[in-house]
Amino acid sequence: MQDAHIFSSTLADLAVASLVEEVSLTPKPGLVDLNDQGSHNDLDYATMVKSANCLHETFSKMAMAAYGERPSQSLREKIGEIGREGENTMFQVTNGVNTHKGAIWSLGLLTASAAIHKGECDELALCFTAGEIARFDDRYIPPQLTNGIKAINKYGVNGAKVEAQLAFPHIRTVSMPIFKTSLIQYNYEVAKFRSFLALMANLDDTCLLHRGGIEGLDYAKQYATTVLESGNLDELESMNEEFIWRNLSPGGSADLLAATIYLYKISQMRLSKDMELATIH
Ligand SMILES: CC(C)(COP(=O)(O)OP(=O)(O)OC[C@H]1O[C@@H](n2cnc3c(N)ncnc32)[C@H](O)[C@@H]1O)[C@@H](O)C(=O)NCCC(=O)NCCS
Ligand SMILES: Nc1ncnc2c1ncn2[C@@H]1O[C@H](COP(=O)(O)OP(=O)(O)OP(=O)(O)O)[C@@H](O)[C@H]1O
Repeated sequence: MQDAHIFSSTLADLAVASLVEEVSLTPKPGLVDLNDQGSHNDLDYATMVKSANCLHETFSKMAMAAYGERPSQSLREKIGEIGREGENTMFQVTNGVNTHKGAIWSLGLLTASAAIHKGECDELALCFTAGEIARFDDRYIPPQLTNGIKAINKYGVNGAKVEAQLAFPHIRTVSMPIFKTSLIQYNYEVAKFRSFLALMANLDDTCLLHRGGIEGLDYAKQYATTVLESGNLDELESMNEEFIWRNLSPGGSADLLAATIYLYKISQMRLSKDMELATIH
């Protein structure tokens, strides 16, 4: 019988590590990475890492609230409250800059889902349960006109909320399959780059829409498709320059890449536990 506190803290370790791996993947077009700030004048690598670390308690609390529970409106509202608290902590640490709002949402729901299942299910089930939680109404979300909502209203796309409510289709059908095949064909680093490019080639990212309109989104999708098909990852350097020049930032793809890495880490934890049990018996 695993201890809920230890399990929750381990999940939070993995969530934070996934966020650090995402920001450390270099070069990424328009995003903060080890080389530069991308299209974010108010952000840098150190702030991103500080922000990721300050969210450990948020993810741990979400896992504790969900451990062994079932998806419900009450759980959704608890997770929402912890998430908003996490957003406040993040804004204190970053002096008001949005570093990980989308990530708190996506990785937070996946954390709650993993805690519901006590880590004993695959990536698909984790996405579906996260979607179930996201579909409950949270009566306490303060009314706000976010950049995401403005883009959703103007361009009629699904944003971060619907992506989660549909059980993360871009993770299930785009990034996770390409991550797994690239791990076999290439290596872990290339798997992350290819998953990220595949997300960018397909996702209606409201960060891109907010900054570059429909032209910006189409430009990013097309460029990512070309690089993915050519397989030439050296092109990412020029892509970064072009994105900075156009002030584009694929923040939604970055969040879903972190979520993909997180799901992979959870599955590795489960597999190593199964192997341990098999050795004992
Ligand atoms: C649903 C959320 C993400 C708000 O999203 P909204 O579309 O209103 O826009 P906002 O521009 O503030 O943030 C969206 C972020 O999601 C990411 N994103 C953008 N597009 C996508 C996409 N298609 N799919 C997934 N993520 C995306 C980006 O990082 C972006 O910055 C969430 O923060 C929320 O519900 N906030 C309310 C407060 C709350 O309850 N928070 C805690 C919930 S756990
Ligand atoms: N490496 C990264 N660099 C920059 N943003 C990232 C990175 N990883 C994830 N993101 C996501 O991108 C979002 C920040 O994007 P952006 O700054 O465009 O958002 P905004 O605050 O809505 O808009 P703006 O800064 O244009 O007013 C965050 O929600 C965060 O989750």
